[in-house]
Amino acid sequence: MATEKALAAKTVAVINQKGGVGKTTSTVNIGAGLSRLGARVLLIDLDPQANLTAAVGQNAGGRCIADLFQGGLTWEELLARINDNSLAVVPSSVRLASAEVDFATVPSREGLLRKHLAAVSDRFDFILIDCPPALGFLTINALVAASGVLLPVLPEFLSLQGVSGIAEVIRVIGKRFNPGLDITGILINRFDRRKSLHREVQQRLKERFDSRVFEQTVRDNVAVAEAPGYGLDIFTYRPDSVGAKDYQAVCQEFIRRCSRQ
Ligand SMILES: Nc1ncnc2c1ncn2[C@@H]1O[C@H](COP(=O)(O)OP(=O)(O)OP(=O)(O)O)[C@@H](O)[C@H]1O
Repeated sequence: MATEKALAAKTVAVINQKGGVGKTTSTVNIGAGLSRLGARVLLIDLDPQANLTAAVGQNAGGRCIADLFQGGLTWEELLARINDNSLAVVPSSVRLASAEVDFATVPSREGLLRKHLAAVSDRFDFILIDCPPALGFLTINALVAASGVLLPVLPEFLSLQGVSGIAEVIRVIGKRFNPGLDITGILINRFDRRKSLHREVQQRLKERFDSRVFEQTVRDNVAVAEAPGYGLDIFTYRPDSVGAKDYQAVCQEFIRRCSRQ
C-alpha cells in the first residue's frame, strides 16, 4: 500500500472520534463552497448514520460505498448529483454499520476505498470523506485513501486531548499505510470569541498544533443548524448568514492549506 501514488484529486478525510463536532456540517458546506468556486467536488458519506446523505437532500434507498466494494454497483450507479449537477455524492445507509464484519476477511481491507477511488479520482479536484465518530474500519479506509485530514473540533478542553489522540492515529496509519498523510487543518466550530473558554482552547490548540489550526473559525449559527433540515448547504439556504460568511472564508483557507500540502 505504502508505495502507491497519491490519488489525482486532493482527498481529505474529515474525522473526529467525538460525535457532534461538525464533521458532516463542515463536509457539506466546504464541499458546496469549493464547488461554487468552480472546483469539481466529490463528497463521500462514510458514516452509517447517513447524516450527510440526508443533509444534501438525498434518499439513498440503501445504497452505500459497500455496494462498490462488493461489486454490486458501479460508480455510475452509486454516484448522485446534486446542486444542479455541480456536486457529486456517494450516499450512505445503515447497512454500512456491518462493514467492519462484512469485510473482516478481505485481504488489504484497509485499502478498499483508496483502490476504488483510484478509478474516478481524476474526475475531481477535491474528494471530502465524512467519517463516522469512531476510529474503526471505515475511518481507517478514509485515512489510507486521503492525503489530508480535516479535524473539526468544539472549543472545549477535552478537545485538546481528543486531537492529540487523533494526531497519534494519523501518525501510525501514515507510517504503516500512507506516508504522505498529514493534517490539513484543525477547524474550531461553534466558536464564540466573547467566551474566554473558547479563546483559551484556541490558544492552547495553537500552542500544541501551531499552524495546523485554522485561523478562520465557524461561529454558532442557527442557519447552519437549520440548513440540513431542508437538504441544503448554507450558501443555498442562507447566503447572507454568518455561517455562510464563515464557511466561505474557511473554503479560501482550505484551498491555501491544500495547495501547501
Ligand atoms: N456552526 C454551527 N452552528 C450551529 N449548529 C451547528 C454548527 N455546526 C454544527 N451544528 C449542529 O450540530 C449538530 C452536530 O453537527 P454534525 O452532525 O455536523 O456533527 P458530526 O461531527 O458530523 O456528528 P456525528 O459524529 O454524529 O457524525 C448538528 O445538529 C448540526 O446542525
